[in-house]
Amino acid sequence: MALRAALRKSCALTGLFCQLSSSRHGRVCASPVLVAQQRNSSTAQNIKLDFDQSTGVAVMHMQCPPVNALSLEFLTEICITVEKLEMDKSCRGLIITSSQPKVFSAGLDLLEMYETSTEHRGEFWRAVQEMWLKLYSSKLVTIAAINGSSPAGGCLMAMTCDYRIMADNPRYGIGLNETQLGMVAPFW
Ligand SMILES: CCC/C=C/C(=O)SCCNC(=O)CCNC(=O)[C@H](O)C(C)(C)COP(=O)([O-])OP(=O)([O-])OC[C@H]1O[C@@H](n2cnc3c(N)ncnc32)[C@H](O)[C@@H]1OP(=O)([O-])[O-]
Repeated sequence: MALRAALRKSCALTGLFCQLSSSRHGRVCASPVLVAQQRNSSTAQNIKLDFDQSTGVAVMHMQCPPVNALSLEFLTEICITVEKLEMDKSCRGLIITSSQPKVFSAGLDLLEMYETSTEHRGEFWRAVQEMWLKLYSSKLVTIAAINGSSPAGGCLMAMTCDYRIMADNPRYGIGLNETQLGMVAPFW
C-alpha cells in the first residue's frame, strides 16, 4: 500500500496523470513532462524505455508502427523489458503507454496467425500467454496509460496491469472483439 501511495505521488506519474486527465480529443502525449525527468533511457527496436531512478518509475513507450500490433518479436521484447526491470532493485513501478498516434495497441498481430505454420502459431500463443502472465504476476506496480484505441490483445495487456487510465476521447475504443472477428483464443 505504501508503495502504491508513493508511486501515486511520484513526479513521473503525477505528470502522466495530469496529461491524461487534462487531455481531450486524444492528443495525449506521455513524453514531454516525463522525458525532462529521466535519468536513464534506453531504446530497443520497438520499445523506448525511460527510467527515473529517483522515483523508481519506468515508462515503457511502445513504438512498433503502425499500430503496436503484438507480434512474436514484439511480445518477446516486452517480456524481456519487464524481466530486466524486475531484476533492477531500484525499479518499483512500470507505466506502459504508446508512442503511436491514436493507438495504444491494435492487439495481436493478425499476420502471425495467417498462413503461418502450426509450430509458429504455437510459439506465438505461448508468447501471448507469457506476456500477460508476466504483467499480471509482476512484483512491479503496473499501470497502463491508454492513450489510444486498445482492442483485443491491447485490452488484455491493459487488463493485466494493476491500474488503467484511458485518454478521454470517444474515438478510442477498448474491449474484446474476438467474437466479431470470429476467432477463438486457445485454452490456456
Ligand atoms: C484476448 C486474447 C485474444 C486476442 C486476440 C487479438 O488481439 S486479435 C487482433 C484483434 N485486433 C483488431 O481487431 C484490431 C483491428 N484494428 C483496428 O481496429 C484499427 O487498426 C485500429 C483502431 C487499432 C487503428 O485504426 P487506424 O485507423 O489508426 O489504423 P488502420 O486501421 O488504418 O491500420 C493501420 C495499419 O495497421 C494494420 N493493422 C491494424 N491492426 C492490426 C493487427 N491487429 N495486426 C496486424 N496489422 C494490423 C492495418 O492493416 C493497417 O496496415 P496497412 O494497410 O497500412 O498496411
